[in-house]
Amino acid sequence: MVVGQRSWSTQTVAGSDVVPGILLLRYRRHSGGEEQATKATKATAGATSGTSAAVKRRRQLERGQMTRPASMAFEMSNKNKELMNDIFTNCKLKNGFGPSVQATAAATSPTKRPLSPDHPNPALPITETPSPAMNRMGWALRTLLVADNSSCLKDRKVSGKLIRKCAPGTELVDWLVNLSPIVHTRAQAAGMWQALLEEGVLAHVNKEQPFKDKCFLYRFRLDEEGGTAAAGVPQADDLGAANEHIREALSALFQRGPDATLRMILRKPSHERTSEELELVFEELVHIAALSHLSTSIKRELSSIFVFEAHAQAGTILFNQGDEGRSWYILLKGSVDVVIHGKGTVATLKTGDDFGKLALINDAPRAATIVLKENNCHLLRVDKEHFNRILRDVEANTLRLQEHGKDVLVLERVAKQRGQHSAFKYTVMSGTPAKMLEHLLETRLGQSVGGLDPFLDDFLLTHIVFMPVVQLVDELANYFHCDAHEDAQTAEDREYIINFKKRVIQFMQKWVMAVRHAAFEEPSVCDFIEDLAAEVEADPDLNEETSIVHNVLTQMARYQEDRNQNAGQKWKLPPNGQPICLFSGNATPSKTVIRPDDDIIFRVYCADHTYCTLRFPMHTTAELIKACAADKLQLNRGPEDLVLVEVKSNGERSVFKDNDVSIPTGLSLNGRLFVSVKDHLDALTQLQEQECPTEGVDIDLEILSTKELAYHITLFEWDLFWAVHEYELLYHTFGRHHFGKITANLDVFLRRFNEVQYWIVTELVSTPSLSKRVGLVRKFIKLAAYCKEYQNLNAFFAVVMGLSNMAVSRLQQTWEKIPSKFRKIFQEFEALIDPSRNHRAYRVFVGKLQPPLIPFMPLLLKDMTFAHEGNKTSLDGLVNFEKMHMMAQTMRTIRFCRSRSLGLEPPSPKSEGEVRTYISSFRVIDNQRVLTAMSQKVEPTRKL
Ligand SMILES: Nc1ncnc2c1ncn2[C@@H]1O[C@@H]2COP(=O)(O)O[C@H]2[C@H]1O
Repeated sequence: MVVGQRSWSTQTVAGSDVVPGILLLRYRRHSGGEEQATKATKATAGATSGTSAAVKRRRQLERGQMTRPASMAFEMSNKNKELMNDIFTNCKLKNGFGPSVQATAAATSPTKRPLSPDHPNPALPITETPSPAMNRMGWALRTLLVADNSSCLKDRKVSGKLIRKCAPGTELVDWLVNLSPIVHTRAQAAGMWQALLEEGVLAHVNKEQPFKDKCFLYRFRLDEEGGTAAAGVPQADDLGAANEHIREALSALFQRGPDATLRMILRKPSHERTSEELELVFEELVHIAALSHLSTSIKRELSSIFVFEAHAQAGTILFNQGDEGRSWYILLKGSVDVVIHGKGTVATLKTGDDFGKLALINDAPRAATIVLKENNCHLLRVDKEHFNRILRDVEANTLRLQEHGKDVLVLERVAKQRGQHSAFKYTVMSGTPAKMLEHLLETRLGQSVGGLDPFLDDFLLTHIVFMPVVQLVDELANYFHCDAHEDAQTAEDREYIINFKKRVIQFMQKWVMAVRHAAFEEPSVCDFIEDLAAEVEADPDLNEETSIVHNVLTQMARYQEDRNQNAGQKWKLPPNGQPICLFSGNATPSKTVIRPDDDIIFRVYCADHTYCTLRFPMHTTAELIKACAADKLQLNRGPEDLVLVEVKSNGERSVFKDNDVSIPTGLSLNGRLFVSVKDHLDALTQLQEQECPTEGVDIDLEILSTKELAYHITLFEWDLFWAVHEYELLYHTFGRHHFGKITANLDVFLRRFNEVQYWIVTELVSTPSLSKRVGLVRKFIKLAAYCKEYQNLNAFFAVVMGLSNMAVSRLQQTWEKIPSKFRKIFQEFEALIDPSRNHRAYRVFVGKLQPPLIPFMPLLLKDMTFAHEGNKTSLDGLVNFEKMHMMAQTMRTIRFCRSRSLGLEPPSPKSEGEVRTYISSFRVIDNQRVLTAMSQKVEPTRKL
């Protein structure tokens, strides 16, 4: 047997040792690999002979040399059995019985259509040899016919050639109707003769016609040239035995007639099927479960294009994994094994099951090899062109793939993007991590034209939720070394293996493309890439892949270089609420990413407001910080009695879990970190300084150009946004403890949003002069307009939300003095940030923008939380991939926003230096109570 054969012909595995033959390709990752690999190697010889046997069989089939019967389970409904009678009666009336010339012409013309799976010839048998029952029945009928003095079985001359013991169909029908009272109609008798014909007991003299109640000539196989039992008149004993057998077994033949006729119709080309025949097929399709979801009109269309296929031998391979998909199948009788490289048989499909539509709908290679498990399997087949025309877009919504009786992959029909030749395809809804990876490698790589396959992209962005990096790399390594246990490989095996290796390399390339440097953070990934590169170098068959691997290696080297250069960066969380900054004093982060092993310096207070200063890597857990702080502050309590807690400027407390990471960056603007005895949590009070403005540059805002402010705010925030990795959204959503990975860059970006928002409020409520406040409100509305123009929607939201803050919106005297033109603009801005209908106004607006842009990050986080909390991660033991898809969509938004670099036209510089310093650290009060009190102070509530 040849694994990975790319031809349409069916192959047979020699003997019953089917599975080892299929398991020729075995992957290291599966247990017992070595033992299996040995078996596989042993099976190779048998498999090869199986192929030649299959080829031989196919040639025989094509030459029409194969004969003989098998049993049939495509039981026809009673209603159809009656219908069948009518059809034959009608046919007879319409066609009449032609002159014997008709028989002569037909008998002498050459065979028109050879037998092949594409064109099964209804005049030929469907079994290699007749079943013993049909053989005996044939013998009995022939014995009686030969003994009959007025027998229709005669030697006849057709076109000068003598044909021994043949009879016209009409006379055979007459004889059978007269023979037994159970045969009432000519149609029944014709069906019985067809049942004998399809097992090769009877044949048309030229093997051109199925059995017809017409003048075509038929004869028994025993009388064909070379037949041995043809001679002589039957003895009395034989006659007795034949009569006895007929009495006992004729009703069995009678039962088979209608099904044989139906199969005969299904083996005819569409255009030869009469409307009565199509009606008959349609009536049968109604009983097939795999078609139950289809409409009547589609079933009618299918009646004319279904093709019947019969396969005599168990072990025949219908198609191979990796082959191009050409047909869809329904199993009418028998069973097939679904075999996957490296896994062996993963499922057995039975009568009524269907298979093979996955490759057709997704235009992907076959996901599994299909091997007949039994002799004499019967299938209905729909070829790709018809499938695409009739079924592709109306296929069942859900497709479930099982392995060992359990669902492993659930696919659902979804609309494709416009412009593609069909409107639908199957997409993954849920699956086991390993099966989803296999599905990706087998069917989604190696053929993609253009961009990233959406399923692959979703997988790459979210796999850390269900398949940790270490496990993914392990699986990839096993796939890449799938030939590790192979001794003997045929050219086709080798081709398959090489293609598979190429797909692993492509996967690696797309992985790096999708998640960039995050792919290199795990040392096992770097080791794997280095191994891969070495193997690709050494394998001439992978020559074309070297450039891809070099590219990945270059990116990895760049990442490592950058990491080494910036190793041991130190960050500082200033005690006075200023933004987190590099300890070097460089206030502008300028595209500096915060890394897990960077240090951060911060304070931890205790209940009496004494504090210690700590320096820890970003990824340090709350537990360790708690223990160290307790030690430094001499709390003398065990870790189980203590908690690490944030006290916000309004006194609110929020306790960290022991395994939370990114603690200092996760604090709110004016929040402080405390270590406290658990039972004394309620006694914690905020520091007085938390209610005061944070330290910032004191400058008269009026003198700064608004456009310049907006410009530098945008540049500053672009750098912060740039440093946020898509993964941080996942880490944030699942909680600081879930992955043990830091969210520091996202934390800093979110702090900035709050900083801008509270800066607006703080500035306004701390400006006592009404005219100055009016000037400031106008300036901030203009600032929002510039931020919007620069597509910095994060700052736009922050400014507008600041202006809408209760402490600002209540400044009636101020707002009254704002020109109506400004008020109108502000109303429009408020409408844009209106959260109703899930922020519809903003979503519509942002949907029309082109990158680069800075999105309103809190909304993206809300979407992530919504997807997370509204959907389980695991459904019936399978990964809920729909949830992963929802999350990946949001993560992709970030990628889209940054897909072009920021190239804003700088405004004419007026006070660039001052603006840059000013915007990097605002003076902020984030306590709403304090802000409202200040607002009251500058504009006391008017008494009515
Ligand atoms: N666990 C399975 N994995 C892959 N294919 C399967 C599985 N179970 C059934 N199949 C069927 O096997 C078919 C192989 O060809 P297709 O990929 O076209 O469609 C596949 C499915 O219809």
